[in-house]
Amino acid sequence: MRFFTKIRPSFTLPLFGIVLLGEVKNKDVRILEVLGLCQQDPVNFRRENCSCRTRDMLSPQGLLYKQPSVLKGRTNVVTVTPWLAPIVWEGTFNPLIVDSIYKPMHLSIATTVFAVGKYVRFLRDFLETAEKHFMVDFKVHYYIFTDRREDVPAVVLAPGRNVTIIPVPGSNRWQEISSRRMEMIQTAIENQIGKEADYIFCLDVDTKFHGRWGAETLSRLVATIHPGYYEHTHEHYPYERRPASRAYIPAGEGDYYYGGATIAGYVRDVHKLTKYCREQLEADAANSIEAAWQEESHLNRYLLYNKPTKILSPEYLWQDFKAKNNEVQIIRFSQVNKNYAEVRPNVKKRK
Ligand SMILES: CC(=O)N[C@H]1[C@@H](OP(=O)(O)OP(=O)(O)OC[C@H]2O[C@@H](n3ccc(=O)[nH]c3=O)[C@H](O)[C@@H]2O)O[C@H](CO)[C@H](O)[C@@H]1O
Ligand SMILES: [Mn+2]
Repeated sequence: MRFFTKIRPSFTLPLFGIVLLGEVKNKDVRILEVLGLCQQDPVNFRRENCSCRTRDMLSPQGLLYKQPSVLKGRTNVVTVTPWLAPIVWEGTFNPLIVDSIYKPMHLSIATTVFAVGKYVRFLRDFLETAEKHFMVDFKVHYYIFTDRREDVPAVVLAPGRNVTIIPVPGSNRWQEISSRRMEMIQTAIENQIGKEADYIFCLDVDTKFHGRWGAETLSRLVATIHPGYYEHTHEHYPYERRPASRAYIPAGEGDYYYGGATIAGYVRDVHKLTKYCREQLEADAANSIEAAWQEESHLNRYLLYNKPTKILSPEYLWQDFKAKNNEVQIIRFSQVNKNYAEVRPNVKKRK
């Protein structure tokens, strides 16, 4: 059955019959490929069967915890999307149960973070606070993409956690640095991460963790609601509105506005997403157009038509300048206040 998972979803139905009749042999897959009926995935993902393994939600016998209620729960926020994906808020999950299910899986978690140019200054706080709060007790491999290797701080990591530095070129446009993350993450997945990790998180570096960010955030395709727009309706979202851009979203359509600062999921699904965004960014560039919020605009279009399987509430993506409110009971991860003119290569200082 191994090859079943390597076949494009659109072709799984006709193949299902064959699979039921017996195991698809290597030769059969090649014949189907020649016939144009299926295509082997170009990336050699480390754990083809990760999705099968993680679907077994095994909970240990004898674990005692507060009984979940059918009637009482969060009432001042929505905790599920209309396509039945959970929206993760404090009070919607029990960390004890979540940890007891996911920790024994020995998952390997890749985490990408870009620190190009002056943004290298944010790395120390990012890493030090991640070690306190982010996927604690999990195997985490940080991939730091930077053009300033010598300025990467030495931070003590917990056992089982490590860092790889990936050299990348600098740029004199912050928009380009932010957007090119898509291409670089896609390539890193193909070269290395795909063989090493089960899940991947792609995070902004100008951030700090303040509270638990754990296995409750694991799912096939995970997006985070942008803290600036969660109280607004979609006509006020900063979607790309010019039909000339590949990121175009017509008026009247929309779910949530997702932040570009946190994308996560199975390595395979994040690979698909980054490849899509990279291709759309390149198509726009060829037409001399740049979407309103660069890769974030393409991400929002992708997620409108490829619904995420789990959504993180703004607890998982806050901004330090915003006051805490009733809905957000805990801030877990927040963008620090930054002096744009000081850290971005192409923002003029005010006179
Ligand atoms: C909260 C949130 O969702 N933030 C998004 C938002 O603005 P932000 O203001 O958060 O963008 P930003 O300046 O933090 O840039 C995004 C990321 O690119 C990297 N970087 C950027 C500039 C630079 O000179 N060096 C460098 O390393 C760094 O990892 C940074 O965290 O819109 C951007 C659109 O392009 C991205 O989608 C950001 O993720
Ligand atoms: Mn940022």
